[in-house]
Amino acid sequence: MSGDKRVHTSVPDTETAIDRNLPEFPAAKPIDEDNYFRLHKPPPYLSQISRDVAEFINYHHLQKRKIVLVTSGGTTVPLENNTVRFIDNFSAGTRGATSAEYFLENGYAVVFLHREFSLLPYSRHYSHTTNCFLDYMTESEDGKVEVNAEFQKEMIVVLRKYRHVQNNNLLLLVPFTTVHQYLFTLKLIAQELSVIGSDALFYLAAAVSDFFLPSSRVPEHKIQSQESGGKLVVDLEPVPKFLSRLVDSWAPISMIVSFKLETDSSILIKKSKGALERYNHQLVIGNLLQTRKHEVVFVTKDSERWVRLSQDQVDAGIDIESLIIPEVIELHKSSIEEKKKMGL
Ligand SMILES: CC(C)(COP(=O)(O)O)[C@@H](O)C(=O)NCCC(=O)N[C@@H](CSSC[C@H](N)C(=O)O)C(=O)O
Repeated sequence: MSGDKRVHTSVPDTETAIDRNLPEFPAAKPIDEDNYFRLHKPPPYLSQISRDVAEFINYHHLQKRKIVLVTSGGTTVPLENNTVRFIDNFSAGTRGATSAEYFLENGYAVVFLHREFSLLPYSRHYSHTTNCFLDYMTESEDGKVEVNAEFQKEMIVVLRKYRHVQNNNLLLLVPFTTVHQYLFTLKLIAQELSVIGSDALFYLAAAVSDFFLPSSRVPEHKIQSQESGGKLVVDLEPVPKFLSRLVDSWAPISMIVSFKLETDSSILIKKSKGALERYNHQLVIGNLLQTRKHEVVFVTKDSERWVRLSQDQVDAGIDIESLIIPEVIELHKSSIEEKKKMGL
C-alpha cells in the first residue's frame, strides 16, 4: 500500500537521543552471572521452553540442519511487580522477523526469541500496523470473505512459505517481555544449542535493556504519584553485559553475531569495534536508527564493510535483510570449516 499519508509517532526524535559517548559497561564476569541468576527468580515457564527447545534441536540436528537463534524486539524493565509502568527498548521486531524469513529460505531452522506481540515472520507483511489484513479483503456476492484480486499474487507467495515452514516444523517461537525473561531464556537456549557446536548460529537483533531495577527494589503495587513529593525517582542498575558469557561459556563453539544500534554516525564503527574487542565474538552489524532499513555495516576483527540497498532496491521495496543474511551465512560456513579443522 504505497503513499502512506498516516501520521507516525513511533519514530524517536534523534536530536534528543542519549549521549552514547559514555564509556561502555564492562563485559560480565562469571561472578556477575552467578549473582544475577541467583538473585532473580527464573520465569515459571522455563522448563516448558527447555523441553520445546531440546525437542526442536534434536529434530533438526538429526536431519543435519543448521539452527539459528534469532532474537528480536525490545526488552522491558518493569517498575512495579504488578506492572503498570515499565521502561521499554525501541524495536518493532522488523529486523528479527525479516531476517528469520531469509534464514528459513536458506535452509536454516530458526528459534525465534522475540518480544511477545512484536512482528513475526510472514505475518509481519499483514500486521495491524503495516498493512491491515482487512484492507486486503472483500465480500463476494454470496457473502463470503475473499482476498482482493490485486493482492492474490503477492499473498499466495507469503502463504506458501508460511505453510511450508509450519508443515516442516522449521520455526520455534519463544516469547519474552522483560529483560529478566530474555536473559534467563537466552542462557537456557544457548546452553541447549551448544550441543550442536559450530552448526549453531546466534543472531542477536533484540534491543536489550542497558539498565534494570533489581527485583529486591521493585514495589509490589502501582507506585502512587503523591508518594515522594509527587516525583518518580528511579534508581537503576546496569544490566550485566552477558554477551561475554554467551561467547565464553554458554555457546563457546558457535558463531555469534550482535547488532550495535547508534543514532550518531560518527561513533557507530568505533562502538561496533569496541563491542567486538570487549566480547571477542565474530561479527558486529552496526546500524543507525535513522537508516537501519537500507544500510548496515559489517564489522569484523579486521574489516568494516557497508552493505546498502541502492535507491532502485529501496523503491522496489527490497528488504536489506535479503543482502545481510546471505553474507552472514557465508561467514557461518567459513566459521564451521575453521572449527572442524580445529577438531571442534
Ligand atoms: C533494534 C534494531 C535497530 C532493529 O529495529 P526493528 O527492526 O525496529 O526491530 C536492530 O537492528 C538492532 O540494532 N538491535 C540491537 C540493538 C541493541 O540494543 N544493541 C545493543 C547491544 S546488544 S544488547 C546487549 C547484549 N545482549 C549483552 O548482553 O551484552 C547496543 O547497541 O548496545
